[in-house]
Amino acid sequence: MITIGVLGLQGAVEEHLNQIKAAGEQAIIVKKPEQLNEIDGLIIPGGESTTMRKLMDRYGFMEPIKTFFELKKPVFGTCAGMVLAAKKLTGDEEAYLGLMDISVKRNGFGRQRDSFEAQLSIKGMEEPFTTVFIRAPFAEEIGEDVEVLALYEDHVVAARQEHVLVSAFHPELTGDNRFIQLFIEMVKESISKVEVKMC
Ligand SMILES: NC(=O)CC[C@H](N)C(=O)O
Repeated sequence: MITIGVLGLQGAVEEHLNQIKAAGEQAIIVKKPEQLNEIDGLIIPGGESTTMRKLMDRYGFMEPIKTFFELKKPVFGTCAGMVLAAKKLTGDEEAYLGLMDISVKRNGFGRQRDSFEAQLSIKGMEEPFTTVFIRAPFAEEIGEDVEVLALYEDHVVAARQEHVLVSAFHPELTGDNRFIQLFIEMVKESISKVEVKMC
């Protein structure tokens, strides 16, 4: 069994924990940087990225998460998590963790469309996925190593770069577990790579 940690400073933490457990894996809430040593993959949930980055600074998460990433451990950022994972933010806001080569526009869909649902086709999934967007961002520019997994109205709303996954929507708010399964596969893949290296 693998252990996935959900950064538990703010936002939609519980829903992710439930989905991980429902998929048969172990889930813990990460409230201190030392707990990163206990997990195989990290989810940065949706919430409010400005609040979350302040709390991450306060509890000293920034460097430990970067180290976690450099060790090739998978990270999944949903919504605010996608904002925090980006290398660039549109406008003069400073990017935070810089884990994925994307430029993200916060609240990209504007006030008129604060929250909405859409049926999207996701690369690698056969049936459409019901996506829930809540004051969601999107990626405006993507680097060449970034694989686009989903578009909504021509905007990139899900992507993967090596061991980092992001979605502008909230896959934890639907009963559909295909996104968490994708992340679990990424985590298992990363563990088997480490095992191969150790033999
Ligand atoms: N649902 C969400 O995570 C919203 C993200 C929020 N608009 C932000 O920029 O942080």
